[in-house]
Amino acid sequence: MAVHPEPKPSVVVSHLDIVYEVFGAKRGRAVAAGEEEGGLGMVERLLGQREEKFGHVQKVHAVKDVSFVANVGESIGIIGRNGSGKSTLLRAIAGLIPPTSGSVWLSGEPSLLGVNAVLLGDLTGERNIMIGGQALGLSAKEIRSRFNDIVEFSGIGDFVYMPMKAYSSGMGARLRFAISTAKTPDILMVDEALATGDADFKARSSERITQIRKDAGTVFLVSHSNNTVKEMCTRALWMEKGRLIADGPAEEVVTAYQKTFPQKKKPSSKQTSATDS
Ligand SMILES: Nc1ncnc2c1ncn2[C@@H]1O[C@H](COP(=O)(O)OP(=O)(O)OP(=O)(O)O)[C@@H](O)[C@H]1O
Repeated sequence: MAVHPEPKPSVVVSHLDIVYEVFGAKRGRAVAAGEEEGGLGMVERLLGQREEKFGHVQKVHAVKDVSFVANVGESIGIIGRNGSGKSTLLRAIAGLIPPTSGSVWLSGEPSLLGVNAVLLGDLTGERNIMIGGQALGLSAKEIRSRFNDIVEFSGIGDFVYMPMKAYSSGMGARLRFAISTAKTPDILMVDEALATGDADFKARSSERITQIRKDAGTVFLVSHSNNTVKEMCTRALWMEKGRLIADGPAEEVVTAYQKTFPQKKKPSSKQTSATDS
């Protein structure tokens, strides 16, 4: 179902490259995103046959020549294996990391919601709601009128009056999601936060993402949960070693990803994570 007959671009990413520089690295060569240390190199190092170079600047090429256009009304899942560049791409779109080369153009204000988004651990959830709401451009009165909804949505109950450092990581992530979506953002970016909630929270989040799309927003969702991307996204970007290797309808791209990297069978007990990639 096409929400907008004429696609209206909200984000344009053009030939984007992000290279991190790590100071004081032990190795002196550039590493491709997703490249694992191991095998013979590891053995050589353990045996002391490979020179360790302390103090070098090591470059990590995390995003390589990525281009795409996102439109208003789309919810876009970013999938890929560990270290493939998903979070880096998201943070670059949010303007938190400058492009090494290429460009990112946005038509609205981004709101990045990530597990690392800054809320202040020493302050209570209540204070963080006030500060976070103001950062979104809400007035004190507007925040107060939405306060109960935010707390209810996050499901943290009376913990809202405790310092956030006393929260579990899931509670913190749920509160961040609730704050970030208290006002419909132009561009919402969600980094794995939905993996931390129970089925009820996921259902509520899914509804809210649909609502943001309908209210002419664009949603980006980084997730290791293939099902979450299939359920919540209209489109998916598949990152592999820093490159965008597939871009299309979520169902198709996730199915291709699952065929390439079949899900490993996990032990049935102690299964706590929502990851299923
Ligand atoms: N601040 C940083 N400094 C240096 N290298 C970094 C930094 N952040 C990420 N990297 C490297 O960039 C590459 C891409 O990382 P990124 O976190 O974007 O991948 P990801 O796909 O989100 O991974 P994951 O699924 O494990 O969260 C990896 O090789 C990672 O080690």
